[in-house]
Amino acid sequence: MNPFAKPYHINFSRADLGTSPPAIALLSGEPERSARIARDYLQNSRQLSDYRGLNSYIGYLDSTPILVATSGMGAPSLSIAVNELVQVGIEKIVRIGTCGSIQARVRVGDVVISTGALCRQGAANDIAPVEYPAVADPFLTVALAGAARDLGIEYHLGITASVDTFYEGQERTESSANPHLPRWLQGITEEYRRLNILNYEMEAGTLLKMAGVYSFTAACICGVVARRTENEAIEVEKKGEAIERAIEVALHAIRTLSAREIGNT
Ligand SMILES: O=P(O)(O)O[C@H]1O[C@H](CO)[C@@H](O)[C@H]1O
Ligand SMILES: O=c1cc[nH]c(=O)[nH]1
Repeated sequence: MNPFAKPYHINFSRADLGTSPPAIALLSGEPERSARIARDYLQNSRQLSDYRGLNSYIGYLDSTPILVATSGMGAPSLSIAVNELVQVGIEKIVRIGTCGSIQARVRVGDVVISTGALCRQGAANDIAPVEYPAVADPFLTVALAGAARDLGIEYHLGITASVDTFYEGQERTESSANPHLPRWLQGITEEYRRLNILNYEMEAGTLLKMAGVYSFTAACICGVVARRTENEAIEVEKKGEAIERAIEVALHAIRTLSAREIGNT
């Protein structure tokens, strides 16, 4: 690919990443989270672009170049951002997200590290058959779990349910404008709970399927901001801490990987 070509949505080129370009990207749904990671956790960071809220930054974790990018909410938007990140040379993606717990033992403020995802996402079906597994990279995932352990942060390793909607798809009716849930979604949270699924979010499944198809590596860590075994609410006052933990775990994990493992050799 022409190193000066700027994929339309991320709006920066491989050449914009300099002479030692990052191989790893931290990907958040929320643009403010991306800005914060770049500003508060990386050194010498600078903004690369800010088109349609898909803001991106480059910075350094010690001497490792890191890209920070935004997926937006949901799989269609994520699929665009991820496709274009791969076009500019990204080889590893760690999603740093938020989620709702569907197991009583997974509490608000904890982090969930996805080993794989139940992928109930339309966008993913354009990329691979529905049966195609959505699995996280084992090495990145073990690095995340080890980092959480090192930092003494409560973490849970297991399967995530990635769905297309925050309200109907996650069985929210009381906080939704739509009180009518299709019959096939009624009781879905309890069914997933019994299947030992840990959490709900909206991007990991498609990211992990894309990783398999495109041959990059990916993992996902989410801070828990809702406890769906109790109610539908986002615990906004605890969100900052949950996200901070997820970011700290992700950065510590990257520190434990060698330059060869990250791809910067
Ligand atoms: O906090 P982010 O990364 O956006 O992740 C979660 O939050 C959004 C819903 O509030 C969805 O994108 C969901 O996956
Ligand atoms: O409950 C939640 C919280 C964050 N993100 C989701 O998709 N669901």
